[in-house]
Amino acid sequence: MKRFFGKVRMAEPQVSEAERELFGGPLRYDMGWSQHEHAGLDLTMRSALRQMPRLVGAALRMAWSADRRALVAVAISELGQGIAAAVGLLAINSVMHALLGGGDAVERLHALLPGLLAAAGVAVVNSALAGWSTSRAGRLEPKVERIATTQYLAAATSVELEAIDDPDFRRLIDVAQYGPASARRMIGACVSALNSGISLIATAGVLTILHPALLPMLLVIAAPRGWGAMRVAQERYVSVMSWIEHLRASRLIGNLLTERTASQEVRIHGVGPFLLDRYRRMADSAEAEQERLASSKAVTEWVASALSGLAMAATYGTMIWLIMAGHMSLAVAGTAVIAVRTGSASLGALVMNINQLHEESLYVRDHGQFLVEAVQRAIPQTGSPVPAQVEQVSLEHVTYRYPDRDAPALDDVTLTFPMGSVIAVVGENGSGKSTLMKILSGLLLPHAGSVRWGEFDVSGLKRSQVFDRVSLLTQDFQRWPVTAAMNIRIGRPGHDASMHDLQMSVDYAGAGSVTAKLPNGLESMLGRMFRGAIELSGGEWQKVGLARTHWRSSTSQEDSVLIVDEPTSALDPEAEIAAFDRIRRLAAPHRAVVLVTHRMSGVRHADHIYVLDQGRLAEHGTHDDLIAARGRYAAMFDTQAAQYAPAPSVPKPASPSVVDTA
Ligand SMILES: Nc1ncnc2c1ncn2[C@@H]1O[C@H](COP(=O)(O)OP(=O)(O)OP(=O)(O)O)[C@@H](O)[C@H]1O
Repeated sequence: MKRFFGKVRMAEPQVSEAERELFGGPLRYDMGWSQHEHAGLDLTMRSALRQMPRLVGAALRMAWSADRRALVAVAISELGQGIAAAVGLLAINSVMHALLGGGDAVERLHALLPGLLAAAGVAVVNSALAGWSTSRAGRLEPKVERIATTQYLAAATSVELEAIDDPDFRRLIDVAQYGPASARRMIGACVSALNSGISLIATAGVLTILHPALLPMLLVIAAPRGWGAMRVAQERYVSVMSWIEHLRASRLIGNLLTERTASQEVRIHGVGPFLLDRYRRMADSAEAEQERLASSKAVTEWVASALSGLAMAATYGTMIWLIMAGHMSLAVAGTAVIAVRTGSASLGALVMNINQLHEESLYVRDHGQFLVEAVQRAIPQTGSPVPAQVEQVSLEHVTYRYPDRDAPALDDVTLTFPMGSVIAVVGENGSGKSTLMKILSGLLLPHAGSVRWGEFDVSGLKRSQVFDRVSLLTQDFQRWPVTAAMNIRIGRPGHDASMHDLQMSVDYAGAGSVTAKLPNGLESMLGRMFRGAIELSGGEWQKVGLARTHWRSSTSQEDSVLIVDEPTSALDPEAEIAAFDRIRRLAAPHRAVVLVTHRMSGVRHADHIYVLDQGRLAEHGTHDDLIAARGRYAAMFDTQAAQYAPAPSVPKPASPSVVDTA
């Protein structure tokens, strides 16, 4: 009994040997949407019904703002179908009365004709209304999805970078991406629920008119089917919840086997057959769970049908008794049989629709929550304008800590970037250079201290104008899957660009040799995403990136900051020297160039050098000052210089350092 009516419990997560070997245990993705399978467990008839008005209200509001005419059309057609169902049943009732009433066969046939014609007419009207509803809902659903997607994308691009770095908000972004499709499906489920609900009410009304005992009978027949549908849904959710991580783990392996970045090791290290074997083993256990679920579903549905059958037998038994006792006519009983069948089908469908509405609403709810939080974390649209001339941009006692970190990435840092100068920022891995650049560019706001454009604190300035004054070239700059020309123009996409303008940026960046090799020159598609697109090497891409930066810088005449973070990591030595030279030449009276790099050769000509160490400013000065000080900078410089100095020879190890024990 407990098997069928007890609480659906989550199976103990079983970790396959393959998973243990690869991931050290069950894999837990840091993806917010796994919460939804957990939330799905909340799926009980009572909680679903309790939330129904709110859910339906939210879906209808979205549909109303998407296309109110289509929504009204759907509502009218669904209402019309309900009325048609009721009229149809009454017509059948009159046919039954005519058929089972007095008189000879011809008289009876005459008497049943109006009822038959009415039933046929109602069927025609009903199908026309159904078609109308389908076409209007088909128009409404994509609009709802589009509106929800646009809201999602607009909100995601409007938030502070800090929100993107915050794991909790990141999870919410992940979760909310499923909202628009769910909103679309919710509209469909709402329409179906409305349809089943209205036709149920119509049937119930007719049954009550026919005989007061018939309505409770309908409920008794339909209840087991409703229970069965809900139980199967709960079991499915519980299974999904306990297996979702395992399924993702096997999908992850599948992806790794086909990913381009892994393709070389997959072949050379023999990773392919190894992972394929683990994939098979993990898939085996997932399939066993699917099989268990299918068997359980079959048993639950069988029990539900058996109970429903028993209820049906009891209902028919009661009807026979009512007829024998003279409390019900044969005609009413005939109509009741048909109405009970239609009504129980509507009730079953209603339960399923409520079920689906509840499931989809979990995702829609997260979408709504994301939109609310995104507004709270949005980059402010207000603020004072940034003055055209500022002389310098400075950081004063800046401290910044990432949301999920205890130690600050920057700790009480003070630096100055005067216009017309080249400033270098150096430091070991993780010393805070990139964080500093995000603070300088206005992408992150300091938790303590301030960033000043001239006299003005950035927190009081209009941020979009601050961004407008910053050009950023990082080592992982975006490689857009668009044409080479657009890859450059996208540095300032709102600005019109002729091919001549772009060619100047290409020439500046030394990218002429790159575009010359492309089949359609600047019009060639780059990246590997689309057919006919050309993939560039890392160094070639960096030249395109430099051309983009030049284009952006050349389109602004106000005081600005150009930040280049490891721009030459993929360039050969000759190209690197040329690139540094070009970057230095970008310093103009109205521009400060900030160079972040490990390559000490590139920074020696900078006007001023700042050295970061574990988020703090360790030392600063010119190259000569810092070399003379014999501090951290001098040590880093000497280490790199020694790599290029002629060395006697590298001693060979006496014995292999890794012993093959196989
Ligand atoms: N998005 C982030 N979320 C949490 N911590 C971060 C994030 N980005 C950087 N950190 C941490 O902040 C510290 C400084 O990182 P940052 O990237 O600024 O250093 P870096 O000097 O640019 O390093 P590298 O030379 O390796 O690029 C590091 O401890 C790093 O782990």
